[in-house]
Amino acid sequence: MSSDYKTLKGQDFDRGTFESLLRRKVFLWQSFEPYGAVKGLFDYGPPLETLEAEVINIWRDHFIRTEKMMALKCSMLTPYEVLKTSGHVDKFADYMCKDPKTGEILRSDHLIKDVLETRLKSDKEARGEKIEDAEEDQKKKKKHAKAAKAAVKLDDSVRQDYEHTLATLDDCTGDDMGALIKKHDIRNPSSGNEVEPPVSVNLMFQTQIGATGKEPAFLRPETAQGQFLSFQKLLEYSDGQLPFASASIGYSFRNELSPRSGLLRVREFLMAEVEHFVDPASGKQHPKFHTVRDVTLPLLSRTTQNEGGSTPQALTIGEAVDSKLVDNETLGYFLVRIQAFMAKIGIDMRKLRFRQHMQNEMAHYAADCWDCELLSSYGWIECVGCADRSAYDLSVHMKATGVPLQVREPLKEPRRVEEWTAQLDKKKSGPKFKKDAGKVQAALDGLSQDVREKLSVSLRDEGKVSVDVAGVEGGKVELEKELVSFQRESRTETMREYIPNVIEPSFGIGRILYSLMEHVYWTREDDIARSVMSFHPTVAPIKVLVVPLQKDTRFATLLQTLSDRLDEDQISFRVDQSGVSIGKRYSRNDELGIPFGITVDYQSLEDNSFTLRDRDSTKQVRASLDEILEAVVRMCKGKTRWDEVRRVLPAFESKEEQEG
Ligand SMILES: Nc1ncnc2c1ncn2[C@@H]1O[C@H](COP(=O)(O)OP(=O)(O)OP(=O)(O)O)[C@@H](O)[C@H]1O
Repeated sequence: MSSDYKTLKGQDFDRGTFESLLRRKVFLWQSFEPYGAVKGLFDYGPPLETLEAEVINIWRDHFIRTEKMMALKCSMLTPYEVLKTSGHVDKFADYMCKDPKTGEILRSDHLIKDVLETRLKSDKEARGEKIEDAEEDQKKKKKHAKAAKAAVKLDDSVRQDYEHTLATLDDCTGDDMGALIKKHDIRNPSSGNEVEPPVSVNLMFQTQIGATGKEPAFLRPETAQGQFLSFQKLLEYSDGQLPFASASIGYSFRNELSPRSGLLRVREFLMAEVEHFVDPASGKQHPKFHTVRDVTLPLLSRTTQNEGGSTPQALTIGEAVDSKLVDNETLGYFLVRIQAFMAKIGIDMRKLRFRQHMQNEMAHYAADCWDCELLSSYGWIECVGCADRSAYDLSVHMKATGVPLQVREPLKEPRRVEEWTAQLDKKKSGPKFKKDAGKVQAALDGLSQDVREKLSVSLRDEGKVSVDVAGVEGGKVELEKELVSFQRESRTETMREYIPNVIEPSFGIGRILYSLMEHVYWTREDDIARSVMSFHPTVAPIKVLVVPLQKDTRFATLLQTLSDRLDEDQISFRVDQSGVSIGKRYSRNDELGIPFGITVDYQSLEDNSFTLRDRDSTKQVRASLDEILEAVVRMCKGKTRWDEVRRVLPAFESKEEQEG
């Protein structure tokens, strides 16, 4: 879709021109180009590398420093057992369909989406409605020449069915998608062939640690597992006090089935993830929730999506949590902080929404999950996932390793508890179960209080009970009265033990950077159209363009002074001394998004004053070096804005030939 996607200034967005700017100004390119390039891998050139560093700096400040989080750096190479326990080995997969004739692999949900969207577009065309991204559409048609057909009008009921399918696609299982492919006769668009039913394919890159092959491993698909396994150290570091949060910025790897849409779906990407550990008995309240209660967010609920809607509702987070639309305060607090971060780095707030996960889309253990989605020319894209993962991860790792990933805290007052115990008679069970006796006792230990109570009644009435035991023949054992006893015992407890719940905001930095670049892009329509990247001064890769009015050796000393002062203030700058007109020099650097320009002219030689130009308005002020530098430093730190600087410093009317 580029459809109704508009630039910052409301112009039609032309992805071709935008992408050519990114290439020309070496923002990014596909990795290993001389060897033919690899899909889903990208190298960042100087502007994008620095933009990423600036965005990360703001992220660190906004989350790690302000929220007093504990930053971690964990290994990327991860042993097989860790990811087996977390569920990634069995479940971290996408569905794919194979074209049996060409061997092409297609991601099932993408295939359904592409085909139905194309049909809806064709229907629009047949009904004589305007197709906004006609150019893009033509390109697609050319590429898929075999399957391309003349515009086809759809029945109203079919159109509604397609629209509903698209709105609820995220909720589909593999079988559901198989049924949809059959029902709508969905075929490979590039060959017109029928495809095989969806099969699940794991997305992790497998490798091994050491040369023996005895230690299989994966490149991590998220940073989270390392943070969970550090829990005990973090608890110690925070003096046993909850809630606390860890944070990690690092690379993750996913062997995506069909990497596409540039930086939006890649195979190696930078993530910034927070794991906020909270006592579930606290109702997951957040100590700072009152400070954000009245902040409004655009929330697209599960109910709206189920009804086929896609318009978010503007609600305060207080209203959303009170009505239980957002499950708890901590989750709500993070949604607000995510929105504030996006505003800080210059995301267009009209192109941001929070979408609640559909029931099937959420992991079975998750209590609630919201994605922060950003609108780009590719449609709404998940850029941050914010999930309540409950106690799942700590529980499974604790069970697998026996390491207590839990909190033990003294009770204010000791309490009497009554509990059912379930105990094998060691003397009699040993000879009967031999090496399996331990497994039987472990199975009894794992029974809940309710089940123990029920079994005690069955044992009394029937003289025997049947218990599921993993790892023994038949998966069950029968226990007679003389082998097992269930007793109600009372004891005094002085400590409380619990496994914390985890709220996890997980940021994909590449997706955010790409969306940001689209959001700040627009075209200045003078005599010819010139592209501008309106990066906020806080994130702009280069902050200042220094331009001498002309090539003249008399400017050399002032240029040196200016450069030294900018270096001293740690302001990145670029000097453009090329022979072209000053206006041309400004406009070609507007494409790099340099927010400010300082001009050295003949008056500077006389009174040491300089002009300061604002990229977006092209307005200028004139003032002393000290005043100009102070204004630049403050604007780059986000402490003041151009409008305020312009109010304070004297305006300077640039001569037309300077800008022309
Ligand atoms: N292949 C990818 N390329 C770039 N960023 C990604 C990719 N996969 C995930 N991310 C980023 O990591 C964040 C957290 O990952 P998460 O596991 O929640 O994504 P996901 O639900 O698997 O994404 P999707 O459904 O789009 O594949 C996402 O919000 C996104 O910003």
